[in-house]
Amino acid sequence: MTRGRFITLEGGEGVGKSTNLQFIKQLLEERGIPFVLTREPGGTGIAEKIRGILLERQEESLTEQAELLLVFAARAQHIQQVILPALQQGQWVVCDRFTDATYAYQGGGRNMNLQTIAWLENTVQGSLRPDLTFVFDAPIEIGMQRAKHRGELDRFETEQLAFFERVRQAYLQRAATDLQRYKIIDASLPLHEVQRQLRSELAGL
Ligand SMILES: Nc1ncnc2c1ncn2[C@@H]1O[C@H](COP(=O)(O)OP(=O)(O)O)[C@@H](O)[C@H]1O
Ligand SMILES: Cc1cn([C@H]2C[C@H](O)[C@@H](COP(=O)(O)OP(=O)(O)O)O2)c(=O)[nH]c1=O
Repeated sequence: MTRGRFITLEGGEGVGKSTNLQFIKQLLEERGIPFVLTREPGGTGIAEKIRGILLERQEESLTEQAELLLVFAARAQHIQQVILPALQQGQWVVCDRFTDATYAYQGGGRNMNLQTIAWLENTVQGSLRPDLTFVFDAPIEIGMQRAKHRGELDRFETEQLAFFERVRQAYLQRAATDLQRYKIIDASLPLHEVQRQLRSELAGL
């Protein structure tokens, strides 16, 4: 059996990842392709507990190193329990955020060492990398405006504007290094136009 495809959705807050994950789900159903939809941090019982620690605002501040290691701890669990088994069974895996988010948030946002991130990536993932990554890109204000209705802010959402600007630039810089794998989607466009682009990119797979 051929291995399934691994597709990830990336971008800042409120750019439309969850909305378009549902759209991709519909496309795969139309084609009769077996798939798993999942997300990071999270995707397994243990990884979702780690997500709780990462997103919760608590009195004790989470150190940057603890944050980085927790992101990869959750990922290790997710890869072994969910992603690899699904791909090996020929299912496609569509994941809301993956390691590019670590390069963007911990690397770009928090200025953590990129070589350390790369070491963790190689150690935890071996050769596993997404086949296709959509980077939803929009001015920070647009994403913030759209995400507003969601209620209380999580730990990341309380960061300053400059943090999200660094996240955005880190995503764009990474995408520019491999335009085969990364497809930058202008998320400020109307949803129907965003989805026309997604449909056309996915047809290629
Ligand atoms: N291209 C778009 N144009 C207008 N509104 C959009 C677009 N994409 C998403 N939205 C809306 O923006 C909000 C945030 O989208 P969501 O998918 O939750 O973002 P994310 O998962 O990236 O945080 C939702 O209310 C969604 O309906
Ligand atoms: C996967 C991952 C997520 N994150 C952050 C980005 C998000 O702010 C948060 C996950 O929240 P999520 O619900 O995916 O984001 P959104 O609010 O855009 O729907 O975790 C990292 O900092 N590093 C990572 O490696």
